[in-house]
Amino acid sequence: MKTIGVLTSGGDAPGMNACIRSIVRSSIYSGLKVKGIKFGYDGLINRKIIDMDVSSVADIIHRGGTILGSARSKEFETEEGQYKAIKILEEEGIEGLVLLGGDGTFRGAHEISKKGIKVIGIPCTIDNDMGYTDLTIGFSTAVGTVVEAIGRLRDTSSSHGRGNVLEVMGRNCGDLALYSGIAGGAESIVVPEIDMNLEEIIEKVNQGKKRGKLHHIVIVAEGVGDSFKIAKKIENSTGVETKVTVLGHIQRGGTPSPEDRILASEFGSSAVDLLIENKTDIAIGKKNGKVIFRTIEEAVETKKEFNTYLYEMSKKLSI
Ligand SMILES: Nc1ncnc2c1ncn2[C@@H]1O[C@H](COP(=O)(O)OP(=O)(O)O)[C@@H](O)[C@H]1O
Ligand SMILES: O=P(O)(O)OC[C@H]1O[C@](O)(COP(=O)(O)O)[C@@H](O)[C@@H]1O
Repeated sequence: MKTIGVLTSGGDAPGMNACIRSIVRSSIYSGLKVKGIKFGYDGLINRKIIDMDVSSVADIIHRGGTILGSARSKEFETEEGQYKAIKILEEEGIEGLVLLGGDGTFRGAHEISKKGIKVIGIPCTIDNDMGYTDLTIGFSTAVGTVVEAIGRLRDTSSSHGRGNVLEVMGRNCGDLALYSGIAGGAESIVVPEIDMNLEEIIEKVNQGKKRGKLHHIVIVAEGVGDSFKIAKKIENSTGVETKVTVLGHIQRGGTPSPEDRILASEFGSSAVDLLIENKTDIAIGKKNGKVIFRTIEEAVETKKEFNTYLYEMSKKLSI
C-alpha cells in the first residue's frame, strides 16, 4: 500500500476533522501518501481530489464540519456510478480508502470493496444509530448542543410559565433525544422506539402545574412525527402555553467535544493500521470502551438496540 484516500460522506458530524487529521498524520508517519476526496462520493465521481500533507490538517482538530466537504450522491448508488468511481481511484493510484459516514456511506464502501479497492469505514453521525458500535463520532458533541439548548429553553420557559417541545434530530433513532433529555433534566422524552403516551405527558404537566412548576420541557425525536401537533395537544389539554423549537442543523455543527476528538483520533489511526495490514471491508467501532472491528456487512445489518433501562429511569427522575 503506497497511497490511501480519505472521504467524508452523508451528514457531516463534529469530529470528522479530528478524524481526517488522524488519518493524514498516521499515514504520513508510516510513509504513506494521502489524497483527500472532496464532497463525498459525488466528488469522487467528479475527480475532486487533493493531495494532503501534514500542514493540510493543521489547526482543524477543534473545528466542526469537514474540511473535505460532504454530499449525498444518487449517481453513486448506480453500478455505473460505482464503476466511474473505481476507475478514478485506480487512475489516482488510491489502493485503500477510509470512509467517514453513516450506514449509507458504509453500504457504498462495501460496493467499492467488492470491486477491488480496500476500504475501512469509520462511523460518523450525530444520530448514534449504528447498531454495531456503542458510539459514533459526533454524537457526544450533539448531545452537548441539545443540553445547552434545553438550559436556555428552561430559562425562558420558567420566566413565562410555559411549556416547550424541543424537536431534535436522529432520524429513526431516539438516542440523541434520550441522552440529551436525561442530561438536561427534561420532563418527558418521546422517541420512535417506544409508543408515545400522550396522556402520561399531559398528566405530568398537570402535576407539575399543581406544585408550582414553571417550566415543562418535552424532547421529541424527529422520527416520532409532528412536534407542532404534540405541542397543540398538550396546550389544549393542560391550558399551559406550549411553544415548539426545532433545533435543526444547529445540532450538526460546533466545536467537537473532547470525547469526539479522542474517538475520532483513535478510529482514524486504527483505520490506517488496518490498511497497512492489507485488511479491507471493515467497520471500526467501540464496544464497552474498546475499539472493535466488524465486517461492513455485519456493521450495517446489526440492529440498533434502544436503551430501555435509561428510558425508564428518565421517567423516574422526572416525576
Ligand atoms: N446501498 C447503497 N449502495 C451504494 N451507495 C450507497 C448506498 N446507500 C447510500 N449510498 C451512498 O452513500 C451516501 C451517503 O448515504 P446517506 O444514507 O445519505 O448518509 P449516511 O452515510 O450518513 O447514512 C449516499 O448519498 C449514496 O451516495
Ligand atoms: O442535512 P440533511 O441532508 O437535511 O439531513 C438531515 C439528517 O441528517 C442527520 O443530521 C444525520 O443523518 P446521517 O448521519 O444519517 O446523514 C439526521 O439527524 C437528519 O435527519
